[in-house]
Amino acid sequence: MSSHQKLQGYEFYRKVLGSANYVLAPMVDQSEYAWRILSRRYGAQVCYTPMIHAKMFCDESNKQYRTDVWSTGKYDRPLIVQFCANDPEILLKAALKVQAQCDAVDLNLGCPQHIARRGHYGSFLQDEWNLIFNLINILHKNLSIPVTAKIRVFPEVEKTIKYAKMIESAGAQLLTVHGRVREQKGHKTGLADWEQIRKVKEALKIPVISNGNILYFEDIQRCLDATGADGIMSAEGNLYNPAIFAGINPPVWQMAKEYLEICQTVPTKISYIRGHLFKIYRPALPYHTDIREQLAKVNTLEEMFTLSEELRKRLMKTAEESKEDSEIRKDENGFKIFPYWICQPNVRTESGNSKKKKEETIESNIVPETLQCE
Ligand SMILES: Cc1cc2nc3c(=O)[nH]c(=O)nc-3n(C[C@H](O)[C@H](O)[C@H](O)COP(=O)(O)O)c2cc1C
Repeated sequence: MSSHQKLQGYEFYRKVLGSANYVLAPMVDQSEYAWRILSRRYGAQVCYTPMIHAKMFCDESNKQYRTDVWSTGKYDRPLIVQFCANDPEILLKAALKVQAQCDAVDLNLGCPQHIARRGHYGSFLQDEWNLIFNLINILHKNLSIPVTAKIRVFPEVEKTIKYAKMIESAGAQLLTVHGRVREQKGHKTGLADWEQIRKVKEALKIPVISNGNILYFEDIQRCLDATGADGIMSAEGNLYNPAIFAGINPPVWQMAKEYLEICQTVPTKISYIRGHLFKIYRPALPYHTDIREQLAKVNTLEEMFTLSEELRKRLMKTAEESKEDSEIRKDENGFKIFPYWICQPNVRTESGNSKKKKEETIESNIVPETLQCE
């Protein structure tokens, strides 16, 4: 039992989260405050912060970390703050520091990266059910707001269902299910299993958010129908097209400019901004390699504006000249072909590889692997 009177399950989902269908995923270095402002403007109904390392967050000698990962504002709601942790007391201490400024605290049980293995958190806890129970339960009992969790699936659906039920019984009031197993990362990413998500949703009483396989706006309804989930969460789809939830694919220069303008009002780390611009501009950069190289080097917001303005001029000129040709077609696999100045998903092949491997090299060098948490 919780010692606090608080809304639970569907009551929480309806009254606090507004029965949200469109959820912005937690993304290390990428779902920061400025990005959340942009994503909400284009339809995100609930946003997650990037994963915050509970122990580092509580470390009084590391104020820089706290400033880097945690910043919010009056209109940044509904907001769910995500932590990774392996010590219930430390998790509670970290969560208490943010509970007045958010609507729920989430436990990351999905991160499959090496850093999570070394740090003993994320998906590397998924075989320690007692520990997971305690991590969730301590927040359920002691926070004034609900606790939620984000998991990956197991290869066996029956095990995933048992796992999800255990998390529910620990006090989680909402569960996000990323329909991939722990090994599905990098070049092995592949497809998420919506059928597993459907079975988990059927088995639980709390709201379930489905995560994985959302490239286009149309995929959202397909996913809701296939899984019966209450909402869907998007990470990469949103990064490449921040307007995905609004059902539009705007020109890349428009999204970049709006984002940079938000960064003028909300202090944002240059490395985060750079990461976003690389993703928004991704389809256009192979055609403007000089801009790509400069984007990797510039270090101020002002320089990013200047670079973006130069790219905007070039792209608008091309768009103007090829006006008749801007109709959206589909390739042999049914993927839409957008002109390269339009925000569009980073389509991966069956094996999980990006179609345009070469162009990605610079971008992936920008965000250190150790910080990623896909
Ligand atoms: C850049 C990036 C950072 C991520 N960081 C986190 C994170 O902090 N916490 C988390 O639970 N998942 C993280 N993920 C995983 C996503 O939340 C999501 O589960 C995964 O990308 C699948 O969703 P998608 O198909 O919409 O991309 C990250 C993904 C990306 C692309």
